[in-house]
Amino acid sequence: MHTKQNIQRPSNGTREKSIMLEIKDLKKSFGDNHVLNGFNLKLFEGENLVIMGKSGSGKSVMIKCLVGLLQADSGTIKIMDHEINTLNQTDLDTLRTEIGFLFQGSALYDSMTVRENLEFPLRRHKSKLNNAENIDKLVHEALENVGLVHAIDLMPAELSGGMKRRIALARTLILKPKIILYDEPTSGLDPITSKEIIELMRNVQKQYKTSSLIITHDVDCARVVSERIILLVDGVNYAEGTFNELASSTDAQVKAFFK
Ligand SMILES: Nc1ncnc2c1ncn2[C@@H]1O[C@H](COP(=O)(O)OP(=O)(O)OP(=O)(O)O)[C@@H](O)[C@H]1O
Repeated sequence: MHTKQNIQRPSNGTREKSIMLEIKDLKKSFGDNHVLNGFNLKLFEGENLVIMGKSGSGKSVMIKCLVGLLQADSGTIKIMDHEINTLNQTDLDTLRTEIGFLFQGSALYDSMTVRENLEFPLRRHKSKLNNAENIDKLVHEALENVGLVHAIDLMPAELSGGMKRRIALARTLILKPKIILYDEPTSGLDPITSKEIIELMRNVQKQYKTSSLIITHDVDCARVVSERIILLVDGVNYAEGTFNELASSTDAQVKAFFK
C-alpha cells in the first residue's frame, strides 16, 4: 500500500504504459462544503482502476468534473495527453467519443428496440464508422460480446435489470472507446446478476483493451476487476494499492471498506 507521499507511483507492470487519464490536484467546493481537496489519479493504458469512498465522499463530483458536467475550482484533467480546459468544443467532443460511460442512470430509450438503442450512438458519431464496417455488423458484434444477440428486437420494458445493464454496456462498447467510466456498475442488481456484470467488465477489458475507471462500493466488484484501488477520504487520496494490499491493511479507515 502506498502512502499519500508516494501515491502516484504505479504498481509494477504499469510503469512503462502510457497514461490515458490524469487528474492533478483537483479541488471542488460547494460553499463551505469542501468536497475535493486535491485529488490525484493516473489511469494507465489497459488497467482497471477502482475508486472507493464513503457515500458523499465526492466520487460522483470527481466523475462530473472529468466529463465536464461540473467545473472544478482548480486542478488539471488530462485525457490522453490533452488538457481538457485548453480544448475548443469541437476537439472536446471528438475526445469524448474515445470515452464510454456506464452510469447508474445509463437508461435505454424506452421507445426504441435494443437494435435501435445500439444504432443510436453510431448514427450520431458517423466518423467512428469505417468503410469495412456496417451498422448491422457492429450491432451484432456488440450484442455478442454481452451475450444478448437474441434480445436484438426486444423493447427495454421486456428486459431484466441485468439485461438492461448489459445492453447499456453494449451501447457503450459499440463506439470502441479507449476509456470506460463506470459509476456503480453493480448497484441495484442481485448478487448473481452483479457477478455476471463483473465478469463482463473483465472480458471487456481483455477483448477491447480498454482502460477503465470504476467507482464502486461493491467489494466483490473491486476484488475481481481492479488492478489498483484508490480510497478517497476527505477529498484526497487516502490510500492506494492492489486489492490484497488494501484488504490486509491494519489502518482502521482502510479496513472499514473491506469488512
Ligand atoms: N451540484 C451540487 N451542489 C451542491 N452540493 C453538491 C452538488 N453535487 C454534490 N454535492 C455535494 O458533494 C458531496 C459529494 O457528493 P457525491 O455525489 O460526489 O458523493 P459520492 O461519493 O458520489 O456519494 P455516493 O456514493 O452516495 O454516490 C456531497 O456532500 C453532496 O451533497
